[in-house]
Amino acid sequence: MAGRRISVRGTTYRLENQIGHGLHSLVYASRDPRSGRPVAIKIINFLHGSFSVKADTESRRQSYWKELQMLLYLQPLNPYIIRVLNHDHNDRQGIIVMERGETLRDTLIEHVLGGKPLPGATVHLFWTQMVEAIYYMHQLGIVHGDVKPENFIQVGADGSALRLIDMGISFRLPPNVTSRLKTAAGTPDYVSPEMVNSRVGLSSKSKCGYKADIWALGVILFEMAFGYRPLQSLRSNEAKLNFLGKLRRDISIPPHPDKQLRDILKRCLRSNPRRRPGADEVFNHPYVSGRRK
Ligand SMILES: Nc1ncnc2c1ncn2[C@@H]1O[C@H](COP(=O)(O)OP(=O)(O)OP(=O)(O)O)[C@@H](O)[C@H]1O
Repeated sequence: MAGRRISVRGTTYRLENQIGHGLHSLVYASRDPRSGRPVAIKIINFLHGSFSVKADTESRRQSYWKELQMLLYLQPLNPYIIRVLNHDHNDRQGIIVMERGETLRDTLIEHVLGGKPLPGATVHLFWTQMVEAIYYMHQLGIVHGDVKPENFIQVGADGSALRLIDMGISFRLPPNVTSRLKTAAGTPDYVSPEMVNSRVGLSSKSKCGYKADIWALGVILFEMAFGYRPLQSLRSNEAKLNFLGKLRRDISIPPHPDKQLRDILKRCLRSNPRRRPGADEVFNHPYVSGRRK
């Protein structure tokens, strides 16, 4: 597809290289033809292979609409959500044109592979934005459900501003409800213990709620602060899920020179979700609020 031109509501974009993919989507780099601004174009294929299977096509179409609506709803309410610049659909595919940046995963790879933590000021700059992004979502009763460095995009001239992508499995909770059963998703490195513990029989459904997003934020803070993930030494996904399923005590946090960072990290990684803080408590913790401009 690279090199091809694609028309989205009257604007023609030239697809450059592929920069990502999901289960049913491909993401390409492109530029806005008027401003020259870098954009990412996510194309969700509604058709199943070379022929259309009606139910599958319908569910892909629904998830495109669900993600697009969630993104459009959140645009004016949350400054940390990726900006949608254009969108369109036809019988075969749905298209979302958004601002483009580098995923935070790419930045972390350099550090995690080298076993070196990010500088303290960078950790703080990134993590406080992630907390705000999730705080605004939770305030609106929405769980992101797949918080991980791949889903934060660094935008702006120096890449210091973060934007959250991939609302594909985000969901709304009614007032006074804190979690619901969801088909399990996400890499075990960021999955919370309660999600593993609440697996229902042989089905892949498990309990996912606000506190699962907080656990994932804790794992990212750990990763940025220490240069490795808490479960990194466990090689296989099975070993990680097994470990989380049996976790009864809180995981130990290595010493860190920033006491406030270590304190909020300990809280976010409490194995019992009831003892883990909500987004408002994290948002108001001195590590986050104390240095807010
Ligand atoms: N705005 C963007 N800027 C830069 N890269 C992006 C952008 N949006 C998506 N990507 C890249 O494309 C990948 C897939 O995008 P996204 O997570 O939205 O797709 P998905 O179909 O929901 O994926 P999954 O099946 O993993 O949930 C991302 O991990 C990222 O590498």
